[in-house]
Amino acid sequence: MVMTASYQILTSIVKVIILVFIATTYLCVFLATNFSSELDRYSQSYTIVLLIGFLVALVIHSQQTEATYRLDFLWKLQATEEKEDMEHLEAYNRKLLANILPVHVAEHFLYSDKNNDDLYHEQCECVCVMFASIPNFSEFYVELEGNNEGVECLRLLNEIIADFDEILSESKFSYIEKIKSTGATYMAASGLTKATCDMKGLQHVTAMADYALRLREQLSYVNEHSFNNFRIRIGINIGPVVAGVIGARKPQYDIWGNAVNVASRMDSTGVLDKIQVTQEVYQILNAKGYPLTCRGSIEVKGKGNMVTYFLEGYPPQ
Ligand SMILES: Nc1ncnc2c1ncn2[C@@H]1O[C@H](COP(=O)(O)OP(=O)(O)OP(=O)(O)O)[C@@H](O)[C@H]1O
Repeated sequence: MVMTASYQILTSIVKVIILVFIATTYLCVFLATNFSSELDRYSQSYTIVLLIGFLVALVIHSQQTEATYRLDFLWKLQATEEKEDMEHLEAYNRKLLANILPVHVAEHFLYSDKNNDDLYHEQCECVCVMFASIPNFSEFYVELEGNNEGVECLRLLNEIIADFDEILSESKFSYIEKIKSTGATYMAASGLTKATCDMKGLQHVTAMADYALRLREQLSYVNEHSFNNFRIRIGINIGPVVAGVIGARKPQYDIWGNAVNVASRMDSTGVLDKIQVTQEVYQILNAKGYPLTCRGSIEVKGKGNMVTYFLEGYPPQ
């Protein structure tokens, strides 16, 4: 009877049935064997009361044990569900952060000391920076009732920028990190981490050149399908930059330095449908077989005269 009561797998109703069966059998055997014996009525009654008391105690105990096990099981189930929810939330937060910040920066914030409010910054020695703008987008953008107060124009800009983002997900452009898009200007940089800064083969520079050429092709494709005449102007430069995250509530990863300013100038002083690069970029791309033409010397605000080049296409296969 004790074994039955302590056996955990059985439900209490089965236990009660078995216990009652054992007790009844025992009583029957006991009464049958002692019916004609000398044992007095008092001793018989005493044994029956003792057995019934023992039976009741075991039934109560087994019911309590079952209730505890059921509660324990529910708590475990709840804990597992809460753990799974937490894991999903953590994965979602990680994905969200990886969309806002580059992966290596997001990891820094996820795994570093949570109370560390220090400015996150790093010095990057050889970063290729690109600015690509669509200067005539402002002519296209008009707020009229017919185009939902300009929303349709923004929808098209969003599609163009999303296409540019999509191209970056190709493995050959893994060296490149999107920095931001402001209005109709798209900014990207390559070589921001040890893994993406190829100092030997300078693949982060060639990847940026290929990306700039792809953006130009993509915009012609958009023009063809949307019957528009958007024109792109691209500037590329290379040099040391400081990368960092500014802000606590809406953190923004950005890069600063003279190399960034000059890259922006390569765009702003550039020519429509052309990719203007500095002498440093020219030397690397020229050695890799890319066709480039010299634009000549141009006046660049804050930098004086600079000789610049136009990237004309892909290197011959
Ligand atoms: N992190 C950045 N993001 C976007 N643009 C940048 C960044 N860093 C520099 N620039 C742009 O590079 C350009 C050149 O910067 P620079 O500091 O040489 O000139 P500036 O006199 O401050 O700018 P401007 O003459 O355009 O008012 C500026 O237009 C600036 O907006």
